[in-house]
Amino acid sequence: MALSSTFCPRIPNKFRYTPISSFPSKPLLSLSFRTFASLASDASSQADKFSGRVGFLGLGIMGAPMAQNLMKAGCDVTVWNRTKSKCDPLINLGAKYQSSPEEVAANCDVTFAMLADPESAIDVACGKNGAASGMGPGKGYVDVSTVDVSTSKLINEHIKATGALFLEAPVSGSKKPAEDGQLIFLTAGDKSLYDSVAALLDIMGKSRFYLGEVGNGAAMKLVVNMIMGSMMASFSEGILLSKKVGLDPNVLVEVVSQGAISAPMYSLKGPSMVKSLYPTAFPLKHQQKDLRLALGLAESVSQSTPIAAAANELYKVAKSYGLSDEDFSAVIEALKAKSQD
Ligand SMILES: NC(=O)C1=CN([C@@H]2O[C@H](COP(=O)(O)OP(=O)(O)OC[C@H]3O[C@@H](n4cnc5c(N)ncnc54)[C@H](OP(=O)(O)O)[C@@H]3O)[C@@H](O)[C@H]2O)C=CC1
Ligand SMILES: O=CCCC(=O)O
Repeated sequence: MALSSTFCPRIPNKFRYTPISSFPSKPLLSLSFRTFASLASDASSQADKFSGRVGFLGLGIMGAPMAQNLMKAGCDVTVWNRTKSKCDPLINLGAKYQSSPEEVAANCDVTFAMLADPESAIDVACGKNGAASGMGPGKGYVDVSTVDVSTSKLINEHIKATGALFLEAPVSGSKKPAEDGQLIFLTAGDKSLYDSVAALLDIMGKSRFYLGEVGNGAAMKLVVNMIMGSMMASFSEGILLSKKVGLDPNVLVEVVSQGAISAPMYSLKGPSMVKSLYPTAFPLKHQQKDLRLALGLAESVSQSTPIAAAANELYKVAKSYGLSDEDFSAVIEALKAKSQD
């Protein structure tokens, strides 16, 4: 089946899971999607949906809710995850399962991948029994993992060599936006695949950017997360400094939230950081990975990034304290430990 060939009807109630068997394939329809923002948190508001078979590889913090939102919207979803038990909740909701990325890709029209890092993204796409082995003309591969430019280009080459199409589409937005279908997609690659999967992106996200050639999506994502990592490190310093000089850090968080440097991240994470609580939405190890990759990107064009480099060191210290799987806001612990030296 050609990628852009089919769409399924709107489902009447977003809270009711609709068995995939009730959404048979339909003949070719022309694409007529909204061009940018979507109301994807309300699956029932979607006018058009892709009804080809959708594969999803990688069901971690982000992948699981993204795949679930596709299912809620009535898509025919096949899942795979390295640790099989993470597939079970989706299988219980009606997802199909295949035992390798290759088999998922072979059985689906478009396959999404949401993997930890460059190594896992390459392995799952290009390794033994990887997705590329199951790809071919008429299929598409959409990698939504956060990776560096060269990784994305490598995966693109492997996928394109099979005759399939490739789109990189890393996301801005964390666990809650993933659950709410409010992600921001930073896409680049085959425009025809972008057009074909636009309805799927709109189920999982609130907006999407098409940035041209492969690598631009990865680069945009790394720049955004480089800024975010530095912001969080700086915020951590502020919280600790305010405390040390006798201020109430909760008041600092409130003051920041009302001024020009206000950011949702500060209001969201600040109160728990003050309590030394770091419920994981974005694992610290992934933030450090993104800073590392962003520094590599900067070096590749001789751009000076001293703030990001300093922030990266702090996340490395936090990792060495065993905080890799905590939320990235736990970076504040590295500063606490430092100040106690
Ligand atoms: N969490 C967030 O807020 C956001 C994360 N991201 C990015 O999205 C990606 C996923 O993040 P997130 O869901 O939080 O991460 P998780 O750590 O929760 O999930 C990582 C996924 O990658 C899989 N994986 C790891 N190593 C391998 C491997 N060697 N082979 C096969 N699969 C592997 C894991 O499988 P298993 O279950 O077996 O370990 C799991 O499915 C990362 O690139 C991250 O930077 C982007 C935006 C926001
Ligand atoms: O890569 C993670 C991004 C987290 C976010 O955008 O809130």
